[in-house]
Amino acid sequence: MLDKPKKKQQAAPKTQPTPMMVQYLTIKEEAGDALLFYRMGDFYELFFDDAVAAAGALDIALTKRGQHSGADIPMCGVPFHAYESYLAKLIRSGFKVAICEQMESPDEAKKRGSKSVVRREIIRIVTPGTIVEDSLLDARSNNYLAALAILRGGEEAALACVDISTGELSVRETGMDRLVADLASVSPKELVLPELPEDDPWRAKIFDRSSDITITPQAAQYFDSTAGQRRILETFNVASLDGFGDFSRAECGALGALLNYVMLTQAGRTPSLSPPRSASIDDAMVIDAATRSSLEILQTQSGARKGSLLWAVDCTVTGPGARLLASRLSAPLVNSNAIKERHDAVGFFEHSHDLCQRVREILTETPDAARAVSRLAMDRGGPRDLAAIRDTLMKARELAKVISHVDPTPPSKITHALEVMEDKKGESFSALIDMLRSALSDTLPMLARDGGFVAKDYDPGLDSVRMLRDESKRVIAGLEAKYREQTNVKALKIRHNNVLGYFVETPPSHGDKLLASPQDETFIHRQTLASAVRFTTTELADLDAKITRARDEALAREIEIFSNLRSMTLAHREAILAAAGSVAEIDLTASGAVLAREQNFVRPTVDNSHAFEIEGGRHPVVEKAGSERFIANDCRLGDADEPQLWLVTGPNMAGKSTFLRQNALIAILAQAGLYVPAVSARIGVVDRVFSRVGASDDLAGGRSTFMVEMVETAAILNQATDRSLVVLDEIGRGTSTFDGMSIAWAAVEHLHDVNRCRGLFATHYHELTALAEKLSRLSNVSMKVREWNGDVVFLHEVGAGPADRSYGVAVARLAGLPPSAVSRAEAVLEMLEERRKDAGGLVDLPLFAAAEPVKEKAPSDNETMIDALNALNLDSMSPKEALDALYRLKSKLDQL
Ligand SMILES: Nc1ncnc2c1ncn2[C@@H]1O[C@H](COP(=O)(O)OP(=O)(O)OP(=O)(O)O)[C@@H](O)[C@H]1O
Repeated sequence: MLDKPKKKQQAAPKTQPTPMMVQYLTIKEEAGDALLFYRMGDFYELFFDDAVAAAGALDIALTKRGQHSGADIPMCGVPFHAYESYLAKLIRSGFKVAICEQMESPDEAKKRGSKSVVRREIIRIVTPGTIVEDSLLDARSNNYLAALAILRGGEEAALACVDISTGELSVRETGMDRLVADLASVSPKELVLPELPEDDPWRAKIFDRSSDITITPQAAQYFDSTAGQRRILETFNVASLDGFGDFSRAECGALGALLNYVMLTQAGRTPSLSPPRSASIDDAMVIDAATRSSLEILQTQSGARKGSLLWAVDCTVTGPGARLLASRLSAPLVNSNAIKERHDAVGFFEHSHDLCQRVREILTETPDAARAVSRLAMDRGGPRDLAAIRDTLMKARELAKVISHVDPTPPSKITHALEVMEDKKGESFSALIDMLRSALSDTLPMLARDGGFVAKDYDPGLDSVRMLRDESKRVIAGLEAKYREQTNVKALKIRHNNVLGYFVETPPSHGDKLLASPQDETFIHRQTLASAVRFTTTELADLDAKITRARDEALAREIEIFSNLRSMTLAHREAILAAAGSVAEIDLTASGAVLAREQNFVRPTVDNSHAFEIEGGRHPVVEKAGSERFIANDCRLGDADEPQLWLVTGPNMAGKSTFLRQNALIAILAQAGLYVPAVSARIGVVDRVFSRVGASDDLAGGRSTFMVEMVETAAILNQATDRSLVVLDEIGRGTSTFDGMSIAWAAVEHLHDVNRCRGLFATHYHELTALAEKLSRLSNVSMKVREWNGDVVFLHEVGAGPADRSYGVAVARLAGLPPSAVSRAEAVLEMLEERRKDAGGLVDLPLFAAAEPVKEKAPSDNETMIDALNALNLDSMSPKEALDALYRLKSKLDQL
């Protein structure tokens, strides 16, 4: 998706091109790197390289049409009425598509001269970040477009994001060190950014981790902050930005660029946007990209929703509710009062089960008004969008009524939602609902141009034209009987098609009769087919013309009515969006109560302590996906007398990773304002969560397993604070035993002494367990196993103290290694252990020397290593430089 090969510019024509081709080439120039869907009658046609690319991506036939510069012009096309599925496929493949429409009919063009080409214009450029059609969007996920402004050589930067399908707009300051985390927290589909030179360090940051984001570079002036400010004022039609908050220059630049790009792709039509909200980094728990991926918060590492945290805890019943849940999990809060308010709201539904049920029944029937508003605002909506708004408002009122009738009084968050849904500020939803109820019929077409959506009795003018049309249809039905009698042909029928309009049809055997005198005075031959002969009559042609006229008139009137309904509805845009937002809030909150009831989630306490006390914690995904009973485990870290780090040992498959991650997930759920899978939980606000699992290869990124792991470990050691929660799983396993162990050792010491964070550290290096003697706030725990008949049984229980041994060979047997290999491994293990005993245990390891206080040099050696690690400025290093630095570190270690 990145670095998609640039489309070749079309060669300048050598021979005189046709007027249509001149028009095509001019418009194609405007479309830039987007594929041009060039409307010709019932098709969107693609030419030249666009045709070749689209035919390949869509698997459709590539043909040719005429010649240009002496060569055939490749062409392919997609039918106009079914174009959305083709468009979806192209957008998913990372293409942008410019839609070019005919702006007049061929007849109108002819009036300007017989050779005139129909006037065409690009009405929209569809890109992955700017889609609004339901068929192209996932109802349960947001679709973000982002713009990154980098000012003053990188000293200031900001990231603005919008979901134009709902109008949500936000902006935050960012920096080179935070950009990857910020991008990961939003997961935009498309990123607009300044053109950056190849060696720009920002470029490396973005291109490193954004392989599924479509990158759209724009010239630097696009991000100018003064122009940006002007653009914001114009878009929101205000004289000053003060009412929206205090935006920095970089934030204005990013917002301006974002709005410019939206205007460009929507060909000037302003979507319905909410005023920009400042998404300050201080309000949210920082979760970097590697942690998001390792904890599989919104999707699994293979990109699936199933198997993610979101999947495990999503009990919402509406698309907007599901989107709100995803955004809450992406940005958990750090303000304990705000978190408490969310928990209070869930508690309200938890304690009113019947109410919760009733509310969810109503929600199931509530449509997605935010997306409907957005489509209408961009003039891409239809009658069903009006109905979606009407129904949402009606359901919102019903919800408010049902909820406000129960005891006890709801907590503040819900009371606020009720006020918005009940329209307490007097936005006169009643009038809007009544208007839409009386205006729209029961069954509605997708598009206004299909007509038939205005209800009877709404508009007298429309009713009378419709009566005329229906009357003519009735007369036609009467004609059929009359003609049958007149001709004595029982099989005669009056039919209709789009080409002939109304016509009389007889089987071929009776055709001659109607062609002969005297019937030929009435019947005028139109068409002979193998199966039928078709005629018209003057009477029928008159009626047909009347019906066509009435239909056109009715349609024109309906379109006018639609346009009025649309503008009257959009006049309440903000209030509708607020009501829709409150409905989503209610859905999410009630879904939290369902988790409590059906999956035994409990309300956590989040305060300003440094505690991390989880009793009976569970991994929500492993529990939901697993067929066996999940074994709950406690975790006590942090406050006064408790250790701050746990070193977790135990055999493979014993449940170490599961335990580590479940605690990180519990912190995220709690601070997102949800309940947690545990018996009880008390968490002192966590400012950042870090999770790393022994790294996997990033060959495409040009970095080895070990390199990735070290870069990520460095990020943690450099950034974790005493409020952070760090979960490290098998750090150091990607290199030789001694190297790996020393790095793991140094990392634990650093976390304990320097970062002073809460953390869980799983390792296979049993030697590390001796660290508990030296580090006062480190405790050993291990996964319990039992041996039975020589086999190992995993209890999945976390117990105090280190593991007695590793059971690796026993696990290998369980995994089905051939018996001969297992016994050989047992023999080798025995031999190695004997040797180690002979050598006097572990004292020969330089690292263990470090644990012994009598040897004075050892701690300073460790410090040297830590200092050397700290001194690495990973952000400014190329992978090669980093690898070299590691080699230097390694040889330093060997010399210690
Ligand atoms: N508490 C638990 N209750 C029930 N099953 C569990 C529990 N913890 C883990 N499991 C099961 O055990 C499997 C192995 O767990 P996990 O991957 O966490 O082990 P591990 O000790 O980290 O292994 P390795 O060291 O090989 O990475 C999981 O896939 C899960 O099915």
